[in-house]
Amino acid sequence: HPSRLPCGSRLLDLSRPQVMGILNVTPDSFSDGGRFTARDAALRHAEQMVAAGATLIDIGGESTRPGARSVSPTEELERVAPVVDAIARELDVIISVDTSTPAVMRESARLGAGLINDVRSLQRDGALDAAADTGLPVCLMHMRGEPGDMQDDPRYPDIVIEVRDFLVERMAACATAGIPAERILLDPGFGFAKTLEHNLALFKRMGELSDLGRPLLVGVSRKSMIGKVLGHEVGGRLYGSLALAALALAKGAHILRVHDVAETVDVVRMIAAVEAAQ
Ligand SMILES: Cn1cnc2c(O)nc(N)nc21
Repeated sequence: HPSRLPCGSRLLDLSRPQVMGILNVTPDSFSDGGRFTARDAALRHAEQMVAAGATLIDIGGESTRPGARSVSPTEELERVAPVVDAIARELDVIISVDTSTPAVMRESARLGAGLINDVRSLQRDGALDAAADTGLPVCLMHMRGEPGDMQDDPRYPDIVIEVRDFLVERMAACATAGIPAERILLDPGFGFAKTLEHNLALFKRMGELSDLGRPLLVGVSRKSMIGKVLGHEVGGRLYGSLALAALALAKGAHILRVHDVAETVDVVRMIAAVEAAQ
């Protein structure tokens, strides 16, 4: 795949790993719980993450953690649009919009977003057309069901085949809608409709998804798979998150979606230093 991915007016350098900072503008996000609902606070947080080395900022107006309740499109747009607008005006960074809602995709693209990050892989009515019309690259992610019920006893014969077949099917749907493979990023969807065992097996075999020929985006930062293994609450999952960040890079991930940007950038830089040696 190309080493430079056009993201609206900006280019994403996929010849080296990139860090995507998480900016939740939702009152119930599992990790920032309402701290960043104010537009200015969100802008300051984004500024800090860019200063720490994030080259993408993922803005989400609807929490997708297990059990999260859904948000109306209007409410989601009211949360997201002002923040996309402010960051597009103030910061030199690629804005990823974390949404499944067509209207939010369209408005965010108009305001300057450079990437669509849809945990539902454009399955909502009108999402494929909206994403196609924006001309932006799209991240497709594996999930079955909805955040409200996805953790109710998910079962698969083989989680890696499940994820790969799902992503292949969604890529085909994208191609039919006019979104070419060159504009697709793929994501295993850690923590979505998966048991701890599913998440660990999928992480171990993540390399098998690389033969789909598209860049991989990985999001495990502070997630329950870390909490379940280490027995730590959200605030105590940094070290586990960094361990998995390093392992994801070793397994071929291109973009890491994280809360702790500065710490993760240090992991990326150390690995880059080793890779650059003779
Ligand atoms: C919004 N969101 C939460 N977790 C995520 C993950 O692992 N990947 C992507 N693409 N988005 C996520």
